[in-house]
Amino acid sequence: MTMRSFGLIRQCCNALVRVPLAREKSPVSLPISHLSRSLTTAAEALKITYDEKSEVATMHLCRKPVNGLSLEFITQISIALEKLENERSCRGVIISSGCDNVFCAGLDINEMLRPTPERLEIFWKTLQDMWLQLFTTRLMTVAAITGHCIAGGCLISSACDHRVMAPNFKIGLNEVKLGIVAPFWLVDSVKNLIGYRQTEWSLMKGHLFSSEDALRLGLVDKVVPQDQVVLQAEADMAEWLQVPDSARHLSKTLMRRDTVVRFRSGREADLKTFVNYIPKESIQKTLHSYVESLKSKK
Ligand SMILES: CCCCCCCCCC/C=C\CC(=O)SCCNC(=O)CCNC(=O)[C@H](O)C(C)(C)COP(=O)(O)OP(=O)(O)OC[C@H]1O[C@@H](n2cnc3c(N)ncnc32)[C@H](O)[C@@H]1OP(=O)(O)O
Repeated sequence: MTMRSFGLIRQCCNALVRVPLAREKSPVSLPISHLSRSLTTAAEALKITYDEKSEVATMHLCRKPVNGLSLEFITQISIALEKLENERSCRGVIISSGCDNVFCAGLDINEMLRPTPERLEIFWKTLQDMWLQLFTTRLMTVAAITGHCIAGGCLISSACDHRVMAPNFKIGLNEVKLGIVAPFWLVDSVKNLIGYRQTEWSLMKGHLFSSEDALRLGLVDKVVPQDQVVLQAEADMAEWLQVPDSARHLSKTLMRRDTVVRFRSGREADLKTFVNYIPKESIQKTLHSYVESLKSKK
């Protein structure tokens, strides 16, 4: 197998002073006063490899301990996606995790705790952009879900085209448990997979589905033993790439158009809601208690 890492991407990912690079806006400087805590450096957090033979890249999320989506991390993901999108030979990307038993635990909650208004706004815009990139990319996208996949984690997996998950983990939108509400575009992308009622019910309860229930409902496409998830994702990718790229991408665009149109017309209002709502004292209290409960479960 011929593997090479994308030097350019690594280079970009290591230099995270100016963000975001994503479409639909110009770069802005980051207030770096509120860097969220992680056991990994920015350089280690995202590893991209490319297999020339299969024309498939792997985006390995390694922001330990749980791949919490901080501003820096989603910026890295966004830049990497853009680079891969522009790499003509690349036809697909597998998103995998380097964190034990966790695919992604969602947004890094620290981003929402006592945030500066400026950073909060950039954070949400960057997340919106990253989601749009992933949801609409020409690349075939497969999520290799080797562990829990919660809230913002489900944002990533549900934006992909195909999902392979390991058994006995949890996946879904639990935002209400944190006293917050998932944005409409994330809800739509889950609803596209599992239908209205299951989405409404799980959203209102903050219910996380087991891998097995997720398979039954269509929130994931396959459940295989944890040590086979990546291999299965690669095999499924190869099968998917037998479909001509442009026809596949046009079909995806057709199916996702309503969600994208709704997103584009609602994203400004969505941003305003987020930046107004998160700093509220009542929300801050609930978020704080949630973080405390995570720490005290040990
Ligand atoms: C109308 C109003 C509209 C308002 C608009 C609001 C919009 C809201 C945006 C909604 C979108 C997305 C929201 C989110 O994604 S919020 C995040 C939700 N995620 C979770 O609830 C997951 C929490 N984590 C867990 O359940 C567990 O950690 C785990 C993933 C099951 C793993 O368990 P584990 O036992 O293996 O590890 P654990 O010891 O719990 O965790 C290790 C350390 O990591 C910290 N941590 C875990 N998750 C997060 C996180 N999401 N952000 C930051 N930090 C996290 C945890 O506290 C441990 O830290 P420490 O070692 O104790 O210091």
